[in-house]
Amino acid sequence: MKRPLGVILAGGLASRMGGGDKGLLPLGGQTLLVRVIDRLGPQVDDLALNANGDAARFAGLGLPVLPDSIGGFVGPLAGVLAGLDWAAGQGAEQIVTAAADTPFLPPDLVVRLRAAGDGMETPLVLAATPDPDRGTVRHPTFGLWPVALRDDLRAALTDGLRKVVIWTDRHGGREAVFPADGVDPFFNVNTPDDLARAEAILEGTA
Ligand SMILES: Nc1nc2c(ncn2[C@@H]2O[C@H](COP(=O)(O)OP(=O)(O)OP(=O)(O)O)[C@@H](O)[C@H]2O)c(=O)[nH]1
Repeated sequence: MKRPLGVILAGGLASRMGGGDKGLLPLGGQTLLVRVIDRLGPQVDDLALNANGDAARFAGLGLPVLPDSIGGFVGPLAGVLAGLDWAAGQGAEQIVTAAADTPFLPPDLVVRLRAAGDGMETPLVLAATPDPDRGTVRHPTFGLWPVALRDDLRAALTDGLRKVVIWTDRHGGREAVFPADGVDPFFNVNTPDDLARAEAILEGTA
């Protein structure tokens, strides 16, 4: 089977960062988005960016920019849907998503997500990490999503569903558990303090 397509989720409001595009913030001489592209790009057959507003601000990246088709900033599922619609137009069966604000995402993201979905008719898998209290914690912006479920997702969003895990549980979604040793590969930059912490991680001083 072909590798999935990749979709980077950057469609949010970045309100904790004061607005704008978190992905365009510099970290160690590169933007967050370029770091995510460099990690996810080699794992997929083609890559697109889910973002809203004027696409021209991302022109330098050379990626298709997919706006949400369901407006009102309803959350990352709207970005997943935009990615699935794009993938359907490419004749693809699956996408893998990653958030634009996660510069340390796993280099084996796609391999592990696909392994966890082995044997499922329409593989649907979220990344997770071990958690001392809850067993595991899921990371809803990192997933393997089947194009076959896009109309179901559209209907669910139209019905008002917003929470990722409610929808994935509804379809028997699985978890791919990633090791928690070392740097958290799902560390995401939400605030200026997070950005400073990411700098410290890069410099080895965290
Ligand atoms: N397409 C799309 N993506 C979203 C939306 N809201 C959040 N996201 C994405 O989902 C991921 C996690 O988002 P959050 O941390 O909840 O939101 P954020 O915009 O990054 O930041 P805050 O506004 O500070 O919560 C990020 O990759 C966001 O770009 C949305 O309405 N549409």
